[in-house]
Amino acid sequence: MSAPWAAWDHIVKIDPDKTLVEGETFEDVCATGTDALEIGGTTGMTEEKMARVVEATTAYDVPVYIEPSNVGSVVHRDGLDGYFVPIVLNAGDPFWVTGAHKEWARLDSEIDWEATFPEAYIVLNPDSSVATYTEADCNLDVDEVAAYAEVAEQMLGQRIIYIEYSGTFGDPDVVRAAADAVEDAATFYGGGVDDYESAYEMGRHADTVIVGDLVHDEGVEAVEETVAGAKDAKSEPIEGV
Ligand SMILES: CC(C)=CCC/C(C)=C/CC/C(C)=C/CC/C(C)=C/COP(=O)(O)OP(=O)(O)O
Ligand SMILES: O=P(O)(O)OC[C@@H](O)CO
Ligand SMILES: [Mg+2]
Repeated sequence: MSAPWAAWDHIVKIDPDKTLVEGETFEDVCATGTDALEIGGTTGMTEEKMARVVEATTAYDVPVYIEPSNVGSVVHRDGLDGYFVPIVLNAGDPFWVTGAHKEWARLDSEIDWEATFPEAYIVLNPDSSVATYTEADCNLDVDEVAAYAEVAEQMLGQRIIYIEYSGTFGDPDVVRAAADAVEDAATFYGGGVDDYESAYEMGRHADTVIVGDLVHDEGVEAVEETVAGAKDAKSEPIEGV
């Protein structure tokens, strides 16, 4: 069976600690044409906030996955499609590579492993909360990022490589290098995608483009543009391939 994300060009990441634009609903977010929702954020996460967004989004016809940033933000609910759990390859503290995961397996007796998928994160914006939180070494050359991606797939068996520039638009050459370094693993890109062009540009290199802050700051019309950009990037042939 193919992976759930095999045909996803675009994901909206909803931060339960942030609000939607006034007058917009989760139904509107689900109607943008995005392929899936990931629910998660680094700071201010609680089980209660997570549960509220999960319950509000699972009613619609878009897959909904939790992306936990700590053990306490995982909730189990009917209608939820699953869990994308980060493993931060370049974290400064091994807690964010395997420690939190060990604690989760110890404390949560309801983990649905069939619906749980790790994401091998490479965190690259030193000014993001996620970089601070995980003490990530963001000072990496393009070939180091590519090597992390290769090791993640070939040695750690990871099926998703997540190039994370949360809050800022990243270097497309880095994303391309990571994508080129893997054989079958999917490349996710997130960070600063806020219009058709930025989604198109990263969508040329990454398999899936993730849009976070935009849904909270600008709203669903802006998100729709990024859906169009990410999808058009896939529908046009890439020169030389
Ligand atoms: C094992 C379990 C259940 C949890 C731990 C999972 C790990 C290792 C989390 C590390 C942090 C991480 C990669 C979180 C994913 C979500 C994410 C990157 C959100 C975006 O963060 P920012 O945009 O930096 O933060 P804010 O928007 O909250 O400021
Ligand atoms: O909020 P932005 O900058 O869109 O980043 C998306 C996502 O990669 C964050 O984890
Ligand atoms: Mg953010």
